[in-house]
Amino acid sequence: MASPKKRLQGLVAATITPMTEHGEINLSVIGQYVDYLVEKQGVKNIFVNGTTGEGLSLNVSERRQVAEEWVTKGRNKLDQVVIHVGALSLKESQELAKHAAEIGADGIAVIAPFFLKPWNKDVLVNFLKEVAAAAPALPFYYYHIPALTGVKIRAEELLDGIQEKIPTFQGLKFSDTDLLDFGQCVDQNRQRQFAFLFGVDEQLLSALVMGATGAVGSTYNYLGKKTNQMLEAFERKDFSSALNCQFCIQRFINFVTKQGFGVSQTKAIMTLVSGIPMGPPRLPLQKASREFTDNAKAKLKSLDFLSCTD
Ligand SMILES: CC(=O)N[C@H](C=O)[C@@H](O)[C@H](O)[C@H](O)CO
Ligand SMILES: CC(=O)C(=O)O
Repeated sequence: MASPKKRLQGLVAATITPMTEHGEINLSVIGQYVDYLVEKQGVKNIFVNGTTGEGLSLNVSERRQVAEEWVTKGRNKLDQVVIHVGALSLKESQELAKHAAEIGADGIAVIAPFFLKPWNKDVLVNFLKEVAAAAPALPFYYYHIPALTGVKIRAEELLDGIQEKIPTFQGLKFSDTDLLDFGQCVDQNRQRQFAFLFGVDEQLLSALVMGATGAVGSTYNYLGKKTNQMLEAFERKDFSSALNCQFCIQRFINFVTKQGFGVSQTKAIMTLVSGIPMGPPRLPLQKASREFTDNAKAKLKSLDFLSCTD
């Protein structure tokens, strides 16, 4: 069984893929981006080419280049770099898994194929197993995001017996609000050293209570510092401070959600907060409006979320 240096824990930023104004990937700012995450946000793990990274909107060559740049620039700075290698084509997914191993990534993650879909657990596990086998030395994470994939097989069911099928299985990124499912994933796998990574940033505190060992999310790019304060408060059992942090984060996410919040808006916010140009998203996404960016900026200011860079 592959074993990571140590269990993936704490915050994991789902990285944005920086792009030029013409919509090409922009590798040139990734070095700065690593330093920003580590130094300004206290975030030392990343999840590359996922939802936030528009991984499914990039071609295989772009995905390889982006992954390689993050691994190279993160060396000796980041704790772990997990590459999302999910794709509709099993072949592409295997190629990306093998590539992730070759460049020295710390793990791979895969979403369920979402056009021609697996309709039951066994088929999904077979697909994941074929991808995992292309990188037999890398920890493997299943990325559960039913609202986007349309594959609603419960994570608890998927985890039952998974290590017998996928020896490198190391954990789960759970991007859903079903805390019964999440809690049962933790409860039924207490004997195993799995990472239970929660992916709904505005509800992380509830998931910590349920046994989350870490979190992967888009907002840790720019709210990492605040979220780390929450994790620390939770650790020392100061639940009222932890709740204050969560409410503060919720006020921001609630505010932007009402105006339409997704990857495009994340790119705009991160550009604003970090000063690193993230560029526009790629079609079918559209650039966030000027009005959104102005509103988000005012809100970040009023919540004092800009203080770490100002
Ligand atoms: C659908 C989506 O992109 N979810 C992200 C990660 O899974 C989250 O980090 C959200 O962006 C965040 O929770 C804000 O809603
Ligand atoms: C949020 C997340 O995990 C992703 O962008 O894939």
